[in-house]
Amino acid sequence: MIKVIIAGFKGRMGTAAVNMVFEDDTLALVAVLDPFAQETSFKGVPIFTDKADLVGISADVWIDFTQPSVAYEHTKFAIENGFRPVVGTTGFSETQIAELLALSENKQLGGLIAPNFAIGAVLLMEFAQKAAKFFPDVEIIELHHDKKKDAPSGTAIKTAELISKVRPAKRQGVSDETEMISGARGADFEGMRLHSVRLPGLVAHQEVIFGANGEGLTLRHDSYDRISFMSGVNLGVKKVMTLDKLVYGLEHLL
Ligand SMILES: NC(=O)C1=CN([C@@H]2O[C@H](COP(=O)(O)OP(=O)(O)OC[C@H]3O[C@@H](n4cnc5c(N)ncnc54)[C@H](O)[C@@H]3O)[C@@H](O)[C@H]2O)C=CC1
Ligand SMILES: O=C(O)C1=N[C@H](C(=O)O)C[C@H](O)C1
Repeated sequence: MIKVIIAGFKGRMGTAAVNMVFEDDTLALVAVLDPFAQETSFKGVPIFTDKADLVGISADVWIDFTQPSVAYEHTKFAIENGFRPVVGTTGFSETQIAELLALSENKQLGGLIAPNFAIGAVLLMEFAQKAAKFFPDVEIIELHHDKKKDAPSGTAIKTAELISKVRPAKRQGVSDETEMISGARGADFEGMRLHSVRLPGLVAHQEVIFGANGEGLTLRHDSYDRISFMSGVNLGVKKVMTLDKLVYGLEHLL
């Protein structure tokens, strides 16, 4: 039995993760964390409002779907206390990921930070990296629900990082381009442009648009429901038990 803590259990993703854990007989939910919780227990599971009170609890895995401002501190805390992190929360810098990887290696503890747990999104990123070898002109458009706190999305950043491994830095558009309204051309990642759309009704969607002489290629992934992320989270929880360091991206476990 794998004993699991869920941080952010009352949120949109936390709620889906709780259901996923309850539906799997090989997983046991032993604690949940949310600083804003008023109750002391949830479906028979103790609720914690301060992560410090989780020190010493017998648990194997720390699932985190909280918010970007605490993602790094939570992951560090989990590793330091022997809980294998399975983190979907976005907002890590490259430096933070490198630090957490080193810490996990030092502790010889498995873990996963995955900007997107949907298999289709992982495939989209892989296909985008492959296409970028042939189509260096590319723009990324991510579209999300209007409660999302961070922009661009973790998935868009990871996609740009993967593309930049095969695409030399290149500024797109004309050199004397002028933004008539600031931000019109989106965020700049090594000359690639990332655009963020926020609308009610959306869940999580991304297009990667490539252009070349006389042709175009558009890759698109849609998460219509948060259930789309749960098979990836379930896989992550089981695989981190066999790892001795943190990995960044679900693709490393597929
Ligand atoms: N990797 C992936 O596949 C996915 C990642 N996400 C990411 O997961 C994160 C959460 O997304 P949602 O569930 O939509 O947000 P949400 O706002 O619905 O839920 C976040 C929850 O975390 C709680 N929280 C805030 N600070 C906390 C703390 N210090 N300790 C414990 N709980 C805390 C909040 O009270 C809230 O209930 C975001 O960063 C989002 O980008 C979302 C969907 C998929
Ligand atoms: O906030 C969300 O909803 C999502 N966040 C992740 C991201 O920032 O990429 C994953 C997915 O896009 C949903």
